[in-house]
Amino acid sequence: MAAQAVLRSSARARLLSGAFCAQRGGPALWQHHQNQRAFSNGKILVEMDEATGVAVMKMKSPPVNSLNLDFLTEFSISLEKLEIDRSCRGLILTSAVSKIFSAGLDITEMSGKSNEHYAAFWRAVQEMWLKLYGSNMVTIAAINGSSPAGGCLMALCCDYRIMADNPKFAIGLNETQLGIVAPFWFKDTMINTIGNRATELSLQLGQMYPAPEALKFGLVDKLVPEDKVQSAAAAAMSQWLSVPDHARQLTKSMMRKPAIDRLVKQREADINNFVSFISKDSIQKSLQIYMDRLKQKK
Ligand SMILES: CCCCCCCCCCC/C=C/C(=O)SCCNC(=O)CCNC(=O)[C@H](O)C(C)(C)COP(=O)(O)OP(=O)(O)OC[C@H]1O[C@@H](n2cnc3c(N)ncnc32)[C@H](O)[C@@H]1OP(=O)(O)O
Repeated sequence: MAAQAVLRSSARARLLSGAFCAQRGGPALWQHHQNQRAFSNGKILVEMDEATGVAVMKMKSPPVNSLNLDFLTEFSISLEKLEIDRSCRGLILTSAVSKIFSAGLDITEMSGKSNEHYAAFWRAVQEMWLKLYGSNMVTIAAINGSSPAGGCLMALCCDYRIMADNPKFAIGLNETQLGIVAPFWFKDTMINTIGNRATELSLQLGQMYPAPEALKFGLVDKLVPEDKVQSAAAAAMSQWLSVPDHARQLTKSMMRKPAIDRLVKQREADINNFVSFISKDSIQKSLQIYMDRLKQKK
């Protein structure tokens, strides 16, 4: 895909240079065990079944898998590593943290930091989206917990979503509830999944949907009991992998390329927009109030 080609160069350069790995105390090499291969960079664990060509990526950044700069960098590098591995055809994205898929973007990365930091953070968010939404692999989200905002975006980037059937787990793009705004490419991703009107309702209200409602709304494709999420994802994966790769990949590209191209074309402008928006005093105040509320609810 066009976007993949643009993106691959920077992440691959970092991957091959080992800069990221050295920073983490050593290269994230595959460990082999029978038909399984695995690597971990710290916040992400990847297990690959060589017999099926399916990798399971587990987010393991407690307490809530929030997407900070380190996490996003590890995520994109891990994804790139799988993308360039011709034996890997499918990816199941899930969480190793109990009851949480991902709490979305780390709010502390968007509060009280320099403009340079905001820009680097937003570039990493964009990169995660470009890589996951544009992946050539079959991607299935095994949503085993709550998944607000950026966590919901990650799930929406996948080709298919299976969620634990627990009304305590909720998913949605709740940005307006924080006093912030989902950018156009978050919105496009949701429109491509549930349509324009449902997206407008959902985004304006900053709605979080408990699992049963998320299914009705089309935000997820299937609900299964909590202990069946991984096996259901594996079963769905084998169905998806029965389709010839080239035909499925071209179809995926046809559906997603307009949205991807749109961000690729205005990447720098989007970063500048983010920085000027997030650094406003009024927005910083809203985020502070939201964080205080989160801490007070305990
Ligand atoms: C003109 C247009 C221009 C547009 C330009 C762009 C504008 C900006 C776009 C930004 C897009 C933002 C996307 C996002 O993803 S924002 C993040 C949204 N996330 C949330 O709202 C989630 C909040 N968290 C929760 O609801 C709950 O924590 C959760 C359900 C996930 C888990 O609940 P639980 O009870 O299990 O855990 P706690 O609430 O006690 O949380 C544990 C600790 O984790 C901290 N926490 C939680 N979420 C976050 C987060 N997202 N970032 C940072 N920290 C988080 C929480 O405070 C607790 O910390 P302490 O233990 O220290 O108290």
